[in-house]
Amino acid sequence: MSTRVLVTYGSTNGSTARIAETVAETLTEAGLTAEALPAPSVASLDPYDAVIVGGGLYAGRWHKDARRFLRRHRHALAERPLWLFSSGPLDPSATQRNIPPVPGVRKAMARLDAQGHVTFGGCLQEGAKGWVAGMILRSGKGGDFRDFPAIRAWAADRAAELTGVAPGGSPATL
Ligand SMILES: Cc1cc2nc3c(=O)[nH]c(=O)nc-3n(C[C@H](O)[C@H](O)[C@H](O)COP(=O)(O)O)c2cc1C
Repeated sequence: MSTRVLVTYGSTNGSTARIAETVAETLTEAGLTAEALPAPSVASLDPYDAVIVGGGLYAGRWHKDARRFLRRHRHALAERPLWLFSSGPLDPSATQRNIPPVPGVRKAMARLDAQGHVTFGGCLQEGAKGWVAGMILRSGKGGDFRDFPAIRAWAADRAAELTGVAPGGSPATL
């Protein structure tokens, strides 16, 4: 049976959700069984062998749904391969360099012995919730900075780690 991966997320305006769906699609293409679900809707990790958790960044913290997910499922998470991703920067910085996790996420990674973390660019567009979002948009700092080829490449690397097969299908040489 193929490895079952949960890709779950905390997202206010849907852009982190779309990243999670892209990750799940890429894992599925690589032969894994993967689904993307909003973090509050996940009752149990029993059906999954590995977990990827993503959170939008808000004022230097992970989205509260992603933080709560890590707390609620900490025991089950500690027993499974776990990767985290953040989505936030509203500029090309995440494509140009590695952006480390915010302090809360860094601490959670240590507690849960997570395998790794990546920061992807964020997205803020017309219709986003909240007055701060409106202010950012009015000041001309919105836009879509998600790099989908980079997101797919990161997910393909996770698939390779989980299956022991290098991206592209050739057996990993270890
Ligand atoms: C009120 C507000 C605060 C934000 N704070 C941060 C931040 O601290 N760091 C960051 O990189 N991006 C920040 N962003 C950008 C968001 O992380 C980005 O829009 C992200 O894609 C949102 O994800 P979501 O659409 O899944 O909610 C902020 C956006 C808003 C509206």
